[in-house]
Amino acid sequence: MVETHVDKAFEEAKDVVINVESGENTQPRFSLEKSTPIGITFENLSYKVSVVDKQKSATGLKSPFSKARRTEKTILNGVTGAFRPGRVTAIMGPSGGGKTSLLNAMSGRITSGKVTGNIWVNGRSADNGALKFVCRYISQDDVMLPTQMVKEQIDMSIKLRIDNVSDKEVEERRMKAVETLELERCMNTLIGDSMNKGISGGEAKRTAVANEISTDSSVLFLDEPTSGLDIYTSMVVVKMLKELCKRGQTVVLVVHQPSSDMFRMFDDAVLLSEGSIVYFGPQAEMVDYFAKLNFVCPQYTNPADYVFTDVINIYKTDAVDEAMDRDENKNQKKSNLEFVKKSYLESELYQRQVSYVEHPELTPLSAKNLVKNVSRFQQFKILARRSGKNMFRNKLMVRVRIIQAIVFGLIVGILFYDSSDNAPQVQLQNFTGALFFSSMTQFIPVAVNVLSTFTAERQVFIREHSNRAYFVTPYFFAKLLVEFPLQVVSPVIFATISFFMVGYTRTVEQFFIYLLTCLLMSLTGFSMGFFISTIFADISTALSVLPMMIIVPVVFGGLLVNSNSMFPWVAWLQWISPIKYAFSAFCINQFTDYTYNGQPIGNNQLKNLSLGPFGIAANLGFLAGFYLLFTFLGYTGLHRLVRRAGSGVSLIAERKIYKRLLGGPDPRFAS
Ligand SMILES: Nc1ncnc2c1ncn2[C@@H]1O[C@H](COP(=O)(O)OP(=O)(O)OP(=O)(O)O)[C@@H](O)[C@H]1O
Repeated sequence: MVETHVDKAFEEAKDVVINVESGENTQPRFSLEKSTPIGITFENLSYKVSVVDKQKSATGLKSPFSKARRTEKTILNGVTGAFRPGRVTAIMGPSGGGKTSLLNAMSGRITSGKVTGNIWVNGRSADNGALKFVCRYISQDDVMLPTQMVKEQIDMSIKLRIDNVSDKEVEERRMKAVETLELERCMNTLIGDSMNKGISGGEAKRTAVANEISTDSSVLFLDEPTSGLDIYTSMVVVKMLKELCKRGQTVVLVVHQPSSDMFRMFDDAVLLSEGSIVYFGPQAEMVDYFAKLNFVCPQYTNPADYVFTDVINIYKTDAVDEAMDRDENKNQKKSNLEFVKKSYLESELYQRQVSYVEHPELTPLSAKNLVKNVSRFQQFKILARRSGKNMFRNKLMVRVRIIQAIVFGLIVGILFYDSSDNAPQVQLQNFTGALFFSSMTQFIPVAVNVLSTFTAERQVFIREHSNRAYFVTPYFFAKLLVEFPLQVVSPVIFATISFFMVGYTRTVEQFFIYLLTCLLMSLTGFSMGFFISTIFADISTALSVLPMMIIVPVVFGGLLVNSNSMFPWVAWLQWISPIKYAFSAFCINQFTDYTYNGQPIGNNQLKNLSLGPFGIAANLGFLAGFYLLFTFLGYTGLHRLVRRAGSGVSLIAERKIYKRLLGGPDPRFAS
């Protein structure tokens, strides 16, 4: 039955020629290579989360120390059905009904709670998120890198998916997607964000769709692709989805309040309310189905509106007593819902869904049907290029870093100007102060900078990674590589200005040791900031934790408290302070054998500071160790981020999923 539908649709599609610019029908918008029909079936799918119990104590007050009682909330209540190939299925229902949760639970994007039930792709088990290896997902809030142009965003998406794709093919694919979604006018516009306005919200939504349709995929999940779009553009998007279906693709979208024209374009409709299905079947049968349940949709009324306002929700406009009316509506709504839920489970429509589940599409899957990636090296190259562009376009951030280096260099230079020209005690005080201040300026501002920039980019990384656009390792190394020059340039500027203005002992060797210490300190600050930004969910939490992570290194940095006077049980903290190692290296570099009028005042100062047993090389070695440690922690932090977002899959698990999907059908359907 499915095959017949797909075949018919494919034949029709071959004749579809669409007006591109000239108004003449010249070219189909998408290649009409027929895709393998992919049917997704699910049985008894439930999703439950644990939430804080809202019930208060008898007094209505709650002690801040009492442990919150938790209760289980059912978000999806054992739903069963089939998303069939060559059809557009629209999931509709009231807000909070579980539409997004259904897509997320199916595609393994659930980050908390428990999903139970079975999911199959062409009869092959696709539980535990395996479906994301087959389907593309366009989420409600698709965030993109604001410094990219629409054109670059789509091109990148194509290059990350298709191996050895030629420039010509990239252009052809991009143009098809751009024309279909009518994005021509903003192709060269930056995506932008709230600070730098770029494309409009609707254009951003269409760009997100263009990203995913510019490469072939067998299954497309879209969460509210038409929200925020005007009626015309919404129709353009749905028409494009219909067109994709004609190649045999499976399209599932969540949609709010479709117009009657749009509603008629869907093949199947799923109506979800309070986590239960109240209708799942052909769109064309919905009005008759509800009419049989005595919910007769008046003529000239949009069926979707009718179901929303008169079946699932009850609105009376002729209210006399508002409060009474509200209670009455609530009770009526509850009893309606119970009635339609029960009726659906007893209906022939439900039996049809059960039958699709029992007799699924069984066409074998091939590697072509799985979401593909180019090699990791290729991903690294593409991402490094993008990060480079992003950095140069983010001029403010580059300028801030350079200006910061100049300003801090000048502050140190002016405050401690030509300190060697003073009395010995003043010299020692000034040099020590300048060196400690330098250790901090090369650490704290860098950590704060990276924290604020990466926290903004993090959402983009999570989205792209969960769409399986690339892996963590190429992203991480691309970022590291592109950021490195700036991490080198700013300490060089700072060191050059401050070293000569303060008037430290000016041998070439001492200058380079000073420079190297600044450099390692800046790199450590960068890697620590990056690590912290991978731990916390939002910038405000990260920024409130940062001072704590900074105060300890500052206090134990070697100047404020003499390590010999500390309790032994706190003294160890000095060895986890990167500032201490930088300050020690700086001081040893400056004070060893430093004399004034033949007096070895430098060595005495070193003795008084009690900086510990390590020489310059060892201190720099520890700093390099911190850099490597925080870099490694940042890398694992990225892995943790994607695991928490539900998109991280180990290589072993990935292989198992491939094997399962490309193997034979589940024994349950084998006969
Ligand atoms: N992790 C979670 N913890 C607690 N509640 C959750 C969680 N995920 C979803 N919910 C709740 O489940 C219900 C369904 O959410 P979902 O986002 O699926 O609804 P929806 O139908 O897509 O709504 P909308 O149309 O407003 O986007 C909501 O009441 C939501 O608050």
